[in-house]
Amino acid sequence: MTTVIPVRTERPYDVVVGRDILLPQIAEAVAGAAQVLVVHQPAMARQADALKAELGDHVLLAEVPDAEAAKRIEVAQFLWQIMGQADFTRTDMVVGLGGGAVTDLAGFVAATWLRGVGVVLAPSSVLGMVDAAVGGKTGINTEQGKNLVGAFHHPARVVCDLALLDTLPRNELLTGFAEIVKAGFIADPAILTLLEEHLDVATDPTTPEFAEIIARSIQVKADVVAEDFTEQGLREILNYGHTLGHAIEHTERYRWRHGAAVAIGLMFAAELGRLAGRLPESVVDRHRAILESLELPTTYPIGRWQTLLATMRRDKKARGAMLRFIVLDDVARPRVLEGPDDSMLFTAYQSLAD
Ligand SMILES: NC(=O)c1ccc[n+]([C@@H]2O[C@H](COP(=O)([O-])OP(=O)(O)OC[C@H]3O[C@@H](n4cnc5c(N)ncnc54)[C@H](O)[C@@H]3O)[C@@H](O)[C@H]2O)c1
Ligand SMILES: O=C(O)C(=O)C[C@@H](O)[C@H](O)[C@H](O)COP(=O)(O)O
Ligand SMILES: [Zn+2]
Repeated sequence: MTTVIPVRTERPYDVVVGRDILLPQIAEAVAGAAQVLVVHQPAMARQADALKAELGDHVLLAEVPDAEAAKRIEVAQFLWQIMGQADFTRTDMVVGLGGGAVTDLAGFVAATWLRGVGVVLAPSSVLGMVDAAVGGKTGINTEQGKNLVGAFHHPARVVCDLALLDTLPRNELLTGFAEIVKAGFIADPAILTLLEEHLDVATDPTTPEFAEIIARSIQVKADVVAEDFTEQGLREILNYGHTLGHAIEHTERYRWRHGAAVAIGLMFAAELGRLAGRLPESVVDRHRAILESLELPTTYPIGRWQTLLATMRRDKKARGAMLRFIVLDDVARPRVLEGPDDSMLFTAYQSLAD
């Protein structure tokens, strides 16, 4: 069964979820482009070759380094060079095929080339399907931090072919669930219940429960970005768990998976919400129980605090010297916590110490 989730922004597009839909969906979405640049991860080389065989010689293939190594200015430069040498124009299109690292990179290159060409995103990881490919945030990392350079740029279509997940290692699949848990806590508690009551089927890509969880998570994101594309307010809730999560990724020199860092960040944000006075302890415990059932990390070394705090000051939600966090008052009741004092932050962090 194929599900279509419309994203109702000022430039509406569809997120299409189904099995074995990759080639026909991409062919339809890029029809009319004189040239197509397919940016793909090494793990997607076979599918990229199949796309070229299907679409023809006007398709250029560019394999990029795996994971976060792709989200670097040198890799963007490599892709801009290919586009320049091919006289890529505004009627040409980019396809991003891979995990969230590639959809962020391909989106960024499409956003910046000639100030914006069309891009179709085909995420191949759970995390890419439920979050990274949806919503038009694109970007790369810098020495100083995660996603510090980027642009907002709508994709023309997002194609989530669940058959691609057949080769995704189990640990990669589970790290994607960190963003699913985030969506559950900020907006859709039915996701949490599904995970608590049907963990095995809910994490098996061949089941209807899995398809439901993917669709629900995409719907959460689609609803938020339709209301606030450029993150003037509401969209910040999608950053739940990310202030500390991004600082951990930076501290770990991008060798950690995003979802694993976000899992720890979710525990930190939950504890902050409790300390700020409103979130019941039972909801903090619920975060821990669900994340641990998914084999995601919930603790981090105590000695790294000062480094993490310095890195968090570069978070995009910060305003001058004031740090801002997304916390919960309850399940599905997110809000901004502005300028918590250092002692509250450290107390929250101590609750993660391993
Ligand atoms: N733009 C956004 O709104 C947004 C949202 C969430 C996350 N992100 C970004 O997404 C990135 C994380 O995405 P990710 O977890 O997909 O990481 P990733 O792209 O690094 O992929 C993780 C690993 O899985 C492998 N892989 C992916 N698909 C595969 C498949 N089908 N078969 C076999 N191997 C496969 C990759 O090669 C890689 O080794 C981070 O850079 C994060 O910042 C962006
Ligand atoms: O789409 C958003 O908005 C998000 O915050 C989703 C996050 O899961 C994602 O990791 C995003 O890339 C973080 O954005 P950033 O602006 O904090 O870099
Ligand atoms: Zn994220």
